Parts: sequence; structure tokens; C-alpha cells
Amino acid sequence: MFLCAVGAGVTSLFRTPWIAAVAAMSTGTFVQLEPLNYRDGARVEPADSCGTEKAFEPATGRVIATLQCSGEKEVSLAVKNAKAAFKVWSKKSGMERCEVLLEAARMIKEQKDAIATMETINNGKSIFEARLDVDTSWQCLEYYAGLAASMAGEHVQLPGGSFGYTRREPLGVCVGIGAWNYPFQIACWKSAPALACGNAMIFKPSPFTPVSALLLAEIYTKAGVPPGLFNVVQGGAATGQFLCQHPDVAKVSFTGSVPTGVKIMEMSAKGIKPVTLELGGKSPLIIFSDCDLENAVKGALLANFLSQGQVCCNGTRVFVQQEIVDKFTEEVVKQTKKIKIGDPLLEDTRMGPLINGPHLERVCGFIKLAKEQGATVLYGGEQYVPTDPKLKFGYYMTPCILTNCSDGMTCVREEIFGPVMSILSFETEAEVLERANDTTFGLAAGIFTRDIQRAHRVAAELQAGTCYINNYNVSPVELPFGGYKKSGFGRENGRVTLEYYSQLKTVYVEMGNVESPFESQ
Ligand SMILES: NC(=O)c1ccc[n+]([C@@H]2O[C@H](COP(=O)([O-])OP(=O)(O)OC[C@H]3O[C@@H](n4cnc5c(N)ncnc54)[C@H](O)[C@@H]3O)[C@@H](O)[C@H]2O)c1
Ligand SMILES: O=CCc1c[nH]cn1
Repeated sequence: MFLCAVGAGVTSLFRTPWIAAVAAMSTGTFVQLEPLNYRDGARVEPADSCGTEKAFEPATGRVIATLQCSGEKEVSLAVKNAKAAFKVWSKKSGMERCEVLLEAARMIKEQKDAIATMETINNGKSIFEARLDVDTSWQCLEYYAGLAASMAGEHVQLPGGSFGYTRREPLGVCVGIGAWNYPFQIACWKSAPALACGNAMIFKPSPFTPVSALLLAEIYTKAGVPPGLFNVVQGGAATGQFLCQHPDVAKVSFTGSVPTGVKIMEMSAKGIKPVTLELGGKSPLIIFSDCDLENAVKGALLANFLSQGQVCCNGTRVFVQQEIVDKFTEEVVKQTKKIKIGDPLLEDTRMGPLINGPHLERVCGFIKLAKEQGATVLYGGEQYVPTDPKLKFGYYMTPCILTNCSDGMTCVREEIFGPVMSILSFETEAEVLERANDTTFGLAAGIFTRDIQRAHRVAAELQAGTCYINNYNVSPVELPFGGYKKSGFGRENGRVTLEYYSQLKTVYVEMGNVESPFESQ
């Protein structure tokens, strides 16, 4: 499927040499040559286009693909195909859908290293993390495979022997629109529950990370979904709008920024389409003085520096109780200095490049402004050039720790979406709760304490969709994930997500005669 230096030509995704060749690929070698749209069970060039976009390898700054953004015609063809596939797939039993999803999960597991390598090349996250993302991806498919057959309604007894029952039915053609920070995982988090419920899906990845959704599409086809059930269209805002506005699209599940979420909701409102919005955050991490300090420091690093800090639920406002703030800060800086930055495909790298040049500039701009507003950079926050010459034009920076922060500063109020931790001190539980909740976002929050009563009391008061107690950024597929306030609504993962990809039909059954005020005397 890909031409690459080690691949020696075009090979098939499903042959072992392809998997081995991709998994062994090194930074600076991959070029995407095959079409990036997927329709009717195969890669295709789009029928029309509304411009082009370039996708990069963030580690080197090389262009790896030039996308044709799908136009209205291509989007309509994808919807037409998805509608046809929906007719077949929605008639299958839950157990039949389960079998196909389990096979797809098995194939993802089998190709884990190759998929993770592609993700690292296109996104820049370390191969260590990309493999973890692939694990949560196949787990998601397995989880919803297991739930597919449990979709059921209820039976309700009514007077006179009449009764009613409910049926949980799929919605139809669902659209998934993804962000660039977890390209493969987001495609799985959306498609697995959608397909388990009997829907079809058209997925549009971010134009920055167009590559890995195609691997998922090929796996679904090989696993046995009908052609057209999972299609991929490429492009940016214009393509996304064609999708959201299409009259035959039944639902939109979106992961991205708040401003785009607003637009998605407006477009969906015009068609009365349900939406799931997984948006941004500025989450608090609260560290009480009675915590296990070593775990709290580990938690703070997990909350800030995974995927170069480009994680929606990151706990970037680190509130530390006054008594331990010096000790905590010293230890956090010590551990942050140890993070190995560099070629993301190397096994010991823990921080790769940011997604692209403009984003790196934006993150550095936040740090500059933080300094102007009175914050102190205790460590990092600078552009970084690794010694390997092939990485010279990559988008690297050192992880940044800010102190002397106050609640009104821009770095404390706005989502930076980069490796920037702001440390703030507090004195009392009541005070920190008020400050933690003083944000328009509400995606996640964290608490480190040994006092279990306090942990649950604080979790109950935090205005956030997910609260981590004594850990951070762990997202098992069994647990629902989603936001409060401007971080969005609807959920991904967990049993509840079946409700967001299905609708309830009530069937009334009359066992007697019709009683009517209109009957003749
Ligand atoms: N809550 C979550 O689960 C979650 C997960 C990952 C990222 N995010 C958030 O995503 C943001 C970063 O991702 P991003 O920069 O890709 O976000 P973005 O909003 O710029 O883009 C997200 C997607 O929307 C598409 N898009 C842009 N304009 C559109 C329009 N008018 N109509 C339809 N589609 C449109 C983009 O092409 C992309 O595929 C951050 O705010 C982050 O917090 C949230
Ligand atoms: O970036 C936010 C968390 C996440 C991971 N995968 C999908 N969302």
C-alpha cells in the first residue's frame, strides 16, 4: 500500500512482509503514494476536490502526502455507498456484527507495530505511546463487539393483555470527524460503537493526519464489513461542512476545538441531527499535602506531557497545597529534565515533535506571553533541535514548567495544547474547588490525596466529565469519556455510548378491540 525505502515497492497491507517492513521503517523514509480516500471497500481518488492540503512528518518537517480535499460530489458518493451498506449491516444480528468486529480487533492487534509506526510518522508521538494508542483501539473494538448482541429493548405489560415493547435501532449513516492528536484511536472510538449498533460511518480525519484511518478502513473490509460501511473522505473545513450538511447523514460525532464544535452544532441543528461533541479543555489537577508525592509527580507528568502535551484532557492547571509546593516543584522539574526528546521512532524517546510549525510557534507564543504576564519559566519552553541532522527541520520543544502563575493569566485560562504545565499553590479545599471550577471548560480533573473521604467529596464537586483519583490520563474503554460545559456533550467509550449511536422505537400491541370516541352508536 505504501512505497517506502525499506518496503521495496508496493506491497499489500495484509502480507506479513508489509507489516514487518513498516514496523521496521525509520524516520525520514516514508512517502504516501496510494489514494487516501476509501469508498465502497477500496482506496479511491476522490471524484472531485475542493483544494489540496499537505500532510507532514513532524519529526523531519518533510511532506509525506498531498491530499485532494473531497468535494461535494465525493461526499455524496460516500454517503450513497454508506446508505447501501447500512441496509445490509443493520439487518445483521448483534452476534453477527460481533464476529466481524472481533476479527477486525484481532487484525489491529496483529498489525500493532505497523499501525503504531505509521501513526508516529504522521503525528510525531513516540512509538512507545503510539503502541499504547493502538492497544486501546483494538480494545475498543473488542469491547463494543461484546456489547453488540446486548442491544435490547424492554417489554411492558399494559391493561387488558395489551403490551408494548421497545427496540433499540441504529441511526443510519453517521459521520465521524477527528482531530490530529489521536488519529487512529479517535477513528476507532467513533466507528466501533457506531458499527456495533448497526450504523454505517463516514470518517474524516484531520488533514494533518490523513494516513492511519485508511489502515482501519482496510482492516474493516478484510474483517468482513459490507463495502461502503466504513468510508474515509479527506479534507478540512469545507469537506467537513459537506458532510454535516448532507441530508442523508443521521448523526455527527466530532472531536476537535470548541470554535469548530460550535459550527458543527449549528449545521447539525439545521438538520435536527444529534451530535456528540468531544472538545477542548483546561483541566485542573489538585495535589493535596497528604498525597503520595512520588505518585503525584508521576501523575503531573502524565497529565501534561503525553503526546507532547497535545491531549484534550490534560491537567495543565496544577494546584499544589502550600505546604508541599516547593518539594513538589523541585521533584517535577527533576523528573521533567529526564524526559528524552528526539526521534519518535526510537524506543527510548518519550517526547517527539509537535504536530507542525505553526502550532509550535503558537505554543511558544503562549510561553512568551506567560513571561510577560509575570510567570517564571522554571524549566524548558524552548524550541529544540536534536543532534541527528535528519531531525533538524522537525517541530521539537522542551517541556515547560511555569511557576509564579495566577488564575487570571492567559496560560492558566486558555487551552495551549502543548507541553506547558502551570503550577499554582492553594491553601484550603474550598478555595481550590472554587478556583478549579472557574473555567468555561469541563473535560477532566484530577485529585491526589490519601484521604478517601476528601477524594470523593472533591470529585463530586468538580465540574468535569472525568475525575481521576490518584492517577491521571488513564482512559480504559469500559469507562465513558466526555465533557461538561464547553468541553462538549455526549460520551465516547463505556456502555452508555450505545445510546448515542442508536434510537429507541416503541411498539404498542393491542390485544383487544379498538375503543374510540368516534364509533357509531
Ligand atoms: N474531547 C476530546 O476527546 C478531544 C480529543 C482530541 C482533541 N480534542 C480537541 O481538539 C482540538 C485540537 O484538534 P484540531 O486542531 O484538529 O481541532 P479543529 O477543531 O481545528 O479540527 C477538528 C476537525 O474538524 C474539522 N473541521 C474544521 N473546521 C470544520 C468545519 N467548519 N466543519 C466541519 N469540520 C471542520 C478539521 O478538519 C478536523 O478534522 C483541541 O481543542 C483539543 O482539545 C478534543
Ligand atoms: O485528546 C484527548 C483524549 C482522547 C484520546 N483519544 C481520543 N480522545
